[in-house]
Amino acid sequence: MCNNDPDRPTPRGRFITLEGGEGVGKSTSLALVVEHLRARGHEVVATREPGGTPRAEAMRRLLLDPDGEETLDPDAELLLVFAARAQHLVRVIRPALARGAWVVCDRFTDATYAYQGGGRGLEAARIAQLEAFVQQGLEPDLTLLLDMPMAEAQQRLDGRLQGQGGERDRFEREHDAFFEAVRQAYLARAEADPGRMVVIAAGVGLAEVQSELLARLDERLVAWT
Ligand SMILES: Nc1ncnc2c1ncn2[C@@H]1O[C@H](COP(=O)(O)OP(=O)(O)O)[C@@H](O)[C@H]1O
Ligand SMILES: Cc1cn([C@H]2C[C@H](O)[C@@H](COP(=O)(O)OP(=O)(O)O)O2)c(=O)[nH]c1=O
Repeated sequence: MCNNDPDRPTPRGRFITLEGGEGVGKSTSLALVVEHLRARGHEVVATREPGGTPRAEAMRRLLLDPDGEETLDPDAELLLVFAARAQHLVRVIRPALARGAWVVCDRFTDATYAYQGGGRGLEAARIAQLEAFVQQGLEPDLTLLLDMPMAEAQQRLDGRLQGQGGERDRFEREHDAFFEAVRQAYLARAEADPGRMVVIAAGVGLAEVQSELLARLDERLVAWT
């Protein structure tokens, strides 16, 4: 079969997402996953949500800016998350997958079910409507969910914020019950979709998390060849 054979399926890279609550180690893990895939010769696009394009990053700033005198309405928050996602999909994710690149994304729609669904209490059915409208059936091939008790993740986050001298963003200012609801919503999604979502215990040392992460990733890489 030659490259311009009309029967040849369009090349499609793989779409991998990392999920979990605040401070569980997603950014640290993303770097490892990207390096692992690049070492195997794949073109990898590393990106994040909300954000990933200049316009979507502007929407991210609107979402993360702490509420001043005007609180962001939960419905507006949900629509903004999907507006940023629509832009990201069209400008970055779909073109990359179409040319055969792999996309590794720090958070995607599972975060919407966890934060806007679990955390804010919005109905999953409404989120599903927007998901269908914006994604047109596209979903991650693999989602690595980093899971750990929220109190411990908060300690890591405190350490990171001190290091950066940073302020807490609008989500990081939420209360414990919000984060617990986020965690439970993530776990429920993983339970409902075990073929796509893999839960990694993230409350252990970095070396242990990373070896588990790579072992689970390698299982998929073998299955996909
Ligand atoms: N397994 C781990 N054990 C201890 N500290 C960790 C571990 N993984 C990440 N960290 C540290 O915890 C903080 C939050 O990690 P980060 O990757 O930024 O999390 P996230 O992107 O999920 O918010 C960082 O300071 C990071 O160095
Ligand atoms: C993608 C996404 C993120 N978010 C929130 C979760 C995070 O608090 C915030 C920014 O994500 P992120 O920078 O990944 O958080 P952190 O590195 O602190 O763990 O956006 C939603 O509420 N809904 C979504 O759909």
